[in-house]
Amino acid sequence: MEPILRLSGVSKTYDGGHQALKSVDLDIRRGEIFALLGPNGAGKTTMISIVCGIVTPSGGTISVDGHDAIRDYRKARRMIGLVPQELSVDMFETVIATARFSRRLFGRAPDEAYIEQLLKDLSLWDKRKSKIMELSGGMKRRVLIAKALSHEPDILFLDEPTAGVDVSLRRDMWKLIGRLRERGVTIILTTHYIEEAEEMADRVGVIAKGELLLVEEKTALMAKLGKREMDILLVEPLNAVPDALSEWNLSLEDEGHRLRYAFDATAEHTGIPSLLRKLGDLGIAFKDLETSKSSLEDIFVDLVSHRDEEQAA
Ligand SMILES: Nc1ncnc2c1ncn2[C@@H]1O[C@H](COP(=O)(O)OP(=O)(O)OP(=O)(O)O)[C@@H](O)[C@H]1O
Repeated sequence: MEPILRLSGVSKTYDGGHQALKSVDLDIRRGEIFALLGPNGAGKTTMISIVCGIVTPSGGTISVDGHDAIRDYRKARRMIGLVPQELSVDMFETVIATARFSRRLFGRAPDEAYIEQLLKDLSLWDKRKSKIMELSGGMKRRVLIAKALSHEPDILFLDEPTAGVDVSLRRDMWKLIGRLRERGVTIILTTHYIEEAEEMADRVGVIAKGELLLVEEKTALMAKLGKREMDILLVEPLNAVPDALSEWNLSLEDEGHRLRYAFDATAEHTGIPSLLRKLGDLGIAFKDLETSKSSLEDIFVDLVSHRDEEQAA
């Protein structure tokens, strides 16, 4: 199936010379939930803003269901709903007027039944006549979602949907996103939280310093995340892994000084205690143990330390 959204070689250098995106290629599948994960300043918002026509790319092309996002801006934009990080509503307007107005902006005929259902789905119906400035922060977030969905988009972008919201709103958001997906809406969300990606996404992309480092099925990613290695530093080197240890996934490293055990950290039984007991039974002495993280975790650690550096600067 044709991807609903295709980015080819998309780059962005802001005035002043900062390169926020470096030739990003990405296909988004119809109907999927895609989580874009990355630290502050990675380029997530820039990428979304380019697709939504808010920021002009320095290079590359974006195709929204076959419509070029620049040449065919109106058609492309009409297919997209955007829930931005920052509040972007008229504070003096009422909830229902905001939703109606936004629908008209995209050239859709009025549909009161749709707007009513939308506000009910977002638990905003009782507040429909309230001015936005009178609402709590969580309610304002819901209004942003109502606004983004008012013109029945096929693709919904959520930029950090749950940053700074309480647990119950976060759960509600996740449920709502699940329902939208059941209706066939393609969802792309950005997040700092790996748990959020884990909970919701079909696929995950990791972005750092303007580069898309990887794109993977969530299940494959989680399997990788669960993989760990433990090195057992032996007192005396071994020539080969003893047959008596064949039930563990072991290899010898460092000229026989290290026995490396690869295991699944998410499994109920890692096999570590029994392995260590068995080594004792066989009289194989060890002086230390070292565990190492999988490569994806390394990427995350890298990302986070980069963010820390930025924050420290
Ligand atoms: N209008 C702009 N002019 C100049 N530089 C900008 C502009 N907007 C963003 N940047 C820079 O581009 C980089 C990417 O920013 P962007 O907002 O896309 O990151 P992000 O991944 O969305 O981060 P966050 O999680 O903090 O929202 C940052 O270094 C930022 O300072």
